[in-house]
Amino acid sequence: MAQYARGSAVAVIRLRNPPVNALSLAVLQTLEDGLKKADADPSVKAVMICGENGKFSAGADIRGFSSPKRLGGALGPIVSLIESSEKPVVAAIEGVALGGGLEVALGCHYRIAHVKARMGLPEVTIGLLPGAEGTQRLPRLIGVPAALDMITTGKHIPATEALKLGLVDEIVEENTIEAAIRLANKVIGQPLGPRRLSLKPVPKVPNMEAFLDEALVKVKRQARGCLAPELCFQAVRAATQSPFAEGVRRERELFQVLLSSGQAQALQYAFFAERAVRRWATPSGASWSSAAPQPVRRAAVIGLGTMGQGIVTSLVKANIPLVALEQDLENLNKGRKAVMLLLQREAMKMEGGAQILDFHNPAHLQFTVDFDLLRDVDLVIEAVFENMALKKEIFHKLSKICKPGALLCTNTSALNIDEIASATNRPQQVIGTHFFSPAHVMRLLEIIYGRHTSPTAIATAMQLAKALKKVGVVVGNCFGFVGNRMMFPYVQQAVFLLEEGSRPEAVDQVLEDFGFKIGPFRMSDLAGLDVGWRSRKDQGLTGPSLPAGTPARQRHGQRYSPLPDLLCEQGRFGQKTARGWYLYEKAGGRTATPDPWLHNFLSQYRDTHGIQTRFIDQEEILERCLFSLINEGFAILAEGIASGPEHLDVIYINGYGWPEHRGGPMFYASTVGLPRVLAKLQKYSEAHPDVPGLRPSAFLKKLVAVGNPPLKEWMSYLSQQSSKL
Ligand SMILES: CC(C)(COP(=O)(O)OP(=O)(O)OC[C@H]1O[C@@H](n2cnc3c(N)ncnc32)[C@H](O)[C@@H]1OP(=O)(O)O)[C@@H](O)C(=O)NCCC(=O)NCCSC(=O)/C=C/CCCCCCCCCCCCC(=O)O
Repeated sequence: MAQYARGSAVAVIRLRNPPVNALSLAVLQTLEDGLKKADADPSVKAVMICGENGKFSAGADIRGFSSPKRLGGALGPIVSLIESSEKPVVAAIEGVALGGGLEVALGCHYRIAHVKARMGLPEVTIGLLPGAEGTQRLPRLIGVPAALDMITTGKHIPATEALKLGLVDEIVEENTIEAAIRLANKVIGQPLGPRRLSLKPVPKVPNMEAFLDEALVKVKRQARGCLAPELCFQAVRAATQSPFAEGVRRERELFQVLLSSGQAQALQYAFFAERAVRRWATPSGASWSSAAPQPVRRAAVIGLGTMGQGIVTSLVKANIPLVALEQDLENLNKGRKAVMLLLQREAMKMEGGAQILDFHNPAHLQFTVDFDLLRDVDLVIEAVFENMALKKEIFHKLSKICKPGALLCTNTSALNIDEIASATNRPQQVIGTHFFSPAHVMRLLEIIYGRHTSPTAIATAMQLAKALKKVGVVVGNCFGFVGNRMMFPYVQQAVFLLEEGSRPEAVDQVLEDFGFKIGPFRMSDLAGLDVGWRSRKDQGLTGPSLPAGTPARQRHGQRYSPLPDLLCEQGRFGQKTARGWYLYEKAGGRTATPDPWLHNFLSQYRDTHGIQTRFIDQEEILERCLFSLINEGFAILAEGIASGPEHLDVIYINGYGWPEHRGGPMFYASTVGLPRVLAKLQKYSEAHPDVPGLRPSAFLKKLVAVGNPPLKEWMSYLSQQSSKL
C-alpha cells in the first residue's frame, strides 16, 4: 500500500509494502489516489514521495510478472501523472530506489537521496527492461553513455555517484525526509517545465551513431545469448532517434517481447531461487529457522596455494581478522607475496580501498608457520591440496590446538567430510566449505554437512558465506557433493563424444553457444588436466595401481575413456604446459587454438580401438552433455543430498558458468519438458548401455509417470515415493 498524509503544505505519499516496498498493484493504486488527492486539495502546494522503513522501493513486485495479465502497463502512466503534476513532487530516496522505484523517482521533479542510498535499473538482470518510461527519461537526465551503462548492466550505483551523474539533485547525511520536505517548500511556485524530463532533449554525444554501434557490439558480447541487454540497448537507442512519446511506445513493445520470453521467467526464477536456498534444511530436521550461527571474530586459513590465497583475500575484504598459515617459510613467503598482490588489486578496485582493506596491519592479517597461533580463532578454513591423509593429519592437529568451540572447515571439492571429521575429537564442528576458483571472485560457496555436523556449524558457515558476499548452498556429503558430482557425467560425455568422432572445439562451441561461459575442454585446460588425473590415480582408475589386463576402455564393467590420461602421460596438462585439449601460445597462455596434433591423435586412437569415426550433430552433443548432468541432478534429489532443485540451479549458475537466462539445469529440464528429457536419455542409454550416466534416474521416471508436474512440486513426489525408488 501507499500511505497519504497531509500535515502542512507538503503532502506525503509513503510507499509501503514490506520488506522492500515492492510496487504491487495495490501500492500503485494508492500512489495514484494520493497524487490525485494532492492535486485536488488547494491547501497542498507540493508533494513528497518516500518509502516506508528507510527504503524507497525495490521496484515492481517481481512475483507479479508471472501473471502478466495483471500488469497492464500499470506503472508508466503513473510516472507520467507524477511528472505532469502542477505541484512540485520531490522524491526522498533512502535505502534503495531500484527498477520501477527509480522510475517513480525519475517522474518526480526533484530527487534528494541519503548518502548511503543505492540506485539502479536492474530489470535487465531479471530479463526485462525499465518498462515504465525509464529508458526514455534516464538518457535525458544523465546522458546516453551513463544511461546505457546503467540500463544494460543493471548495476546499482551509490548516491555519491548518482550526484556526480546528475541523477539526484542533492545528497544528505541526515534525515532525508526532512530535507526533502524543506526542498519541497523551497521550490513551491517555481516553474516545473525544466524539471519535466520528458520535455528535455537527449544530450548530444559527438558521433552518436558510431558510439551506439560500438556500444552494441560490447552489449552483445557480454550478453552471451541473453536477450534483455540488447533490447535494453534498442530502447535507449529509440530515445536518441525519436520524440519521447514514440520512444515510450517502442519501450512498451520491447518490454512485452521480454515479458513473454522464457528468459525473463528463468531469470526471475533464479532471483527467487538464490533467496530460497538461504532457508536451508537437512533431512534430519535441522534448519535455518531454529539454528543460530556463532560469531566469527577471528579466523584462520591453512594453505596459501591458489585457493588459500583467494580465501584469505575474501576474508580480508569482509573485514574478518585472520591468521594465514603455511607449512614452511618458503611457501609462506610465496603465499604472502601472492596474497598481497591480490589485495592490492582488490583495493585499487574499491573507492578508498587501501583504507578499507587494512591488510598491512598484523592485527587484521597475520602470516605464520606456527600452528599455536590458531589457539583462539573461531573458525579455521583448511585449504591444502586434495589429499585425504594430509587433511586428516591437519584436522587431528587442529582438534588438539583450537579452542573447543572453533569451527573446522575443509575446502574440498570431493573428499568425504565424515572421514576428515573422524580425525578430530569434535566431528559436530567439522564442515565442508567448497570455494570455487578464483575464491575471491566466484560467488558460490558449497557448504557440506557431514553425519555429525551440528546445525550451529551449518548456520555459522552460511553466515560466513553472507559475510563474504557469497551464495551459500547447503548440501549433503557424497563424492563430488552436488556441483562436481553433476559435472562428472557431463565431462564424461564430452570425452566420449571425442572418442566417437567429435573434436574439442566442436563440443565447446555447442556448449558455449548454449550460453556456458566456457566449454568443457577449455575449462579442463584452464583447471589443469593433471588435477583429474591425480584423482583418477587415487581411485585406481589409471596409473600403476591399475590391475594388469584391465581393458583400456572399461572400468568395473562400465565404459571408460583413457583419453585424458593419455594426454597427461604426454605432459599435456592444459594452459600451464601450453598444450592440452588445445594449443596455447606459451605456458600459462590463454588463447586456445585447435591443435592438428590432437586431431591426428584422436584419429589414431579411434583406429587403435576400432572405433568408426562418425559425424555428431549439435543436438546430440548438447543433449548427451546436458541431459546426463541433469539426470545426475535427479539422482541427487532422490538421495536427499540437496533439498530442492533450486539448490542445484543456484550452484550451477554461480559456480559452473551455467547461463543464468536458462535458469539452471533443473529449471532448464522443466522448460524442455521431463518427458522429452526422459525419452532422449532412454534413446542414448540404449545406444550406450555401458554408460550408467545415461540411464534415466528413477526419480525422473517417477515425475514423468505422474504427469510432468511443475518444478516447485517435484519434491512432494519424492517424499511419497522415496521408499519405492
Ligand atoms: C537490493 C534488494 C532490494 C534487497 O536486498 P537484500 O537486503 O539482500 O534482501 P533480499 O533478501 O534480496 O530481499 C528481501 C525480500 O524481498 C524480496 N524482494 C526484493 N525485491 C523484490 C521485488 N522487486 N519484488 C518482489 N520481491 C522482492 C526478496 O525476494 C526477499 O524475499 P524472500 O526472501 O524471497 O521471501 C534486492 O532484493 C534486490 O535487488 N531486489 C530486486 C530489485 C529489482 O530487480 N527490481 C526491479 C524489479 S522489475 C521492475 O521494477 C520493472 C519495472 C518496469 C515496469 C513495470 C510495470 C508494472 C508494474 C506493476 C507491478 C504490479 C505487480 C502485480 C502484483 C500484484 O499486485 O499482485
